[in-house]
Amino acid sequence: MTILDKILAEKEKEVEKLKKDGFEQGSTFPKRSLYDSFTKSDRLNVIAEIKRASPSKGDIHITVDPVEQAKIYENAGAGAISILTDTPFFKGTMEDLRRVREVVDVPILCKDFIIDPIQIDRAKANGADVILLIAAALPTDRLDALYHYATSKNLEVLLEVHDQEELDIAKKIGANIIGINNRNLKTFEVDLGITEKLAKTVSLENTLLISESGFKNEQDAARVIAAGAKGILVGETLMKSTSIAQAISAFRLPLGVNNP
Ligand SMILES: O=P(O)(O)OC[C@@H](O)[C@@H](O)c1c[nH]c2ccccc12
Repeated sequence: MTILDKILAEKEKEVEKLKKDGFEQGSTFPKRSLYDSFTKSDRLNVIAEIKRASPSKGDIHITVDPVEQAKIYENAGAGAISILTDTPFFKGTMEDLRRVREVVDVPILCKDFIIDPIQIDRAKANGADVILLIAAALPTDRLDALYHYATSKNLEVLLEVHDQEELDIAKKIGANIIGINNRNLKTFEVDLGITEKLAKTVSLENTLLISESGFKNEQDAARVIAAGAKGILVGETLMKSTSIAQAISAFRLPLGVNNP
């Protein structure tokens, strides 16, 4: 059993409970578009992640105040904030997301393992602008249904892929924001070469390409800009940084001529 299998088994239980207990209906939130703001930018944009812990790294920054961290990210130039809302494996909460949505103006990504529409409803009720869907976690028909459910609710979807087969599925579904995860969720191996390889087959005129995981410095950022990415998703490096402003501005390189 891989860690992804374990997480998904846990999510089945969470969804059952959610269906039984329900969730609090939040207010309606004005739309913030990740797609629009990232495609208009002439610099690499950073989705800065609040990540207390992970199955691959254990505790990363367990005492973080998500509200303060999010404000620091935004002031440092982050173009969006990602909140891990999974509790058993990443020690995040939906409350983190709700609180952060109130204190920043950039789009908020709900980072979780979504397998059921009720999780999408809950994310929206708590203020998410974008949800994550992971191709490796779902059969194609389910992925397609959840994708269209989310967009019908006026949410954007970051559709995450890790190999060519998943990327082809994402394209078929019509995803306009594709995340290439450099980390294999089954083995935890991280390789920026995954973005370089897969990006070659993405038509970048109508797709916003985000490269996810493993970013440490501006050399890493330069590599994926050359591959066509307009955004990167960064967790651990920022959670551990003692100079977040410097770290984010180092990533925000001009996109340049190779990146349309
Ligand atoms: O901490 P990193 O290596 O900067 O990675 C961030 C982000 O890409 C990673 O948290 C992530 C990417 N896809 C996911 C899916 C589920 C949970 C977590 C993730």
